[in-house]
Parts: sequence; C-alpha cells; structure tokens
Amino acid sequence: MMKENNMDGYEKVEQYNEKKIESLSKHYENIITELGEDINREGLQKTPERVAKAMQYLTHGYDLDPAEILKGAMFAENHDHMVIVKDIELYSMCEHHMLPFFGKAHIAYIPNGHIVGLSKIPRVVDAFARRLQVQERLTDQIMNCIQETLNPKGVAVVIEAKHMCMQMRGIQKQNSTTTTSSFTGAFEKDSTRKEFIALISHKMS
Ligand SMILES: Nc1nc2c(ncn2[C@@H]2O[C@H](COP(=O)(O)OP(=O)(O)OP(=O)(O)O)[C@@H](O)[C@H]2O)c(=O)[nH]1
Ligand SMILES: [Zn+2]
Repeated sequence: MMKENNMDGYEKVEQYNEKKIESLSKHYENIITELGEDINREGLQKTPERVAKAMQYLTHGYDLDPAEILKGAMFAENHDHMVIVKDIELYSMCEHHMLPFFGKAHIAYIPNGHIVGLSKIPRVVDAFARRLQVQERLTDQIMNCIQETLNPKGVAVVIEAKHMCMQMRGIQKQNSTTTTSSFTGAFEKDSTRKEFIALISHKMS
C-alpha cells in the first residue's frame, strides 16, 4: 500500500504504487513475449511484476524532493572550512538505453553560516540518481541543489562512473570510466579546487 507522501518523499521510497505496477507489468508481459519467451514458463510467471517493481524502485527519485531533504537538517554553525563527503556509491540509469551506470560521487561544500546533516548529501545524490539520467546533468543537478538550498560559499561535485551501455553492448569497453565535475563559488579558485581534488584522491588506510 502507498503511504501518504512526506514533504521530502522519503516515506514513498519502499512503497509501491499498485496501479503503476499493474500497468507496467502488462507492458513487460508484452515485451518479454516480443523477445521470444514463453510468459507462462514457471520462472517467468511473476517476472513482469518483479521487473515493474524493480523499475519503479530504480526511478523512485521522481517522488523525492531533494531540496526538502536538505532543508530537513540544516543547522546554523560558524564553520568555514571545506566539508567533504567522498566515495558515495551511486546507481543510476542512462536515459538513452535505460541501462545502469554506477560509480562514486565526491561532494564538498564550504559553509556560509549553515551546515547540513551529513547523511543528507548522499540522500540528495540518490534523489537525482534514481531517475533516467545522463552523468553530466546528474552532476549539475546535485551541485545546483546544494548551492541553491544551503547557499554555501561553494560546492564541488565529482562523479566517476561506468556505463553498462558501453560495457555490455555498443562499443564494449570494459574498463572505461567517465569522470564529470561541477564547481561553484570558492571552488572556481584554482587552489581551493586543487585542495579538494587532493583530499578526494587521498586513500584512507
Ligand atoms: N554524454 C553522455 N552520454 C551518454 C551517457 N550515457 C550514455 N551516453 C551515450 O549516449 C549516446 C547515444 O548515442 P546514439 O548514437 O544515439 O546511440 P547508440 O547507437 O546506441 O550509440 P552507441 O552506444 O555508440 O552504440 C552513446 O554515445 C552513449 O555512450 C551519459 O551519461 N552522458
Ligand atoms: Zn546508455
């Protein structure tokens, strides 16, 4: 059953929209048949519904409000040094092939009177990643959301990801990684950006 939506949408994440699942399942039944399979085969009988639920989960970001997520835990604090959350696992879906791309996000901001609860940063990443995306837009959306909501002195976002559409099909390059980055404010300054890059490159023992 669907629960009522919160301001930020959290409550919805593990809930399935029954109407949507039913309709998606019918479409997947046709797709599986078109692919040449027998939809009545034992192992496939529940597959349309399973796929529908998986797809709803993989795109649940549409039900979330990333700005509200951040606003849920902003605290007045006079800390004016760089805050970095690195190695945030990320799973998204490429909007061209609807195949996964996945990797890590590294995010930093320099507070300007407010800090944000640390868990909210990966939550913002997920809210934008769990949609049909391109890596560049995902990077910019995370940056813009933090900049506009928290109003820090600057935001830096780096995403490193592997795209299944380049590995399982198409050009079939198994080892290529795509890196995208976006910077605002203080991070447009060379020395600040270099400090950030050095800190995300440092491996914890
Ligand atoms: N810039 C960008 N491109 C992406 C991303 N994900 C997938 N793509 C690319 O989207 C492009 C779509 O190109 P098309 O030529 O229309 O599609 P295609 O014939 O399936 O392309 P190939 O993958 O080269 O076989 C491909 O080059 C993909 O590699 C992304 O996050 N960012
Ligand atoms: Zn793709």
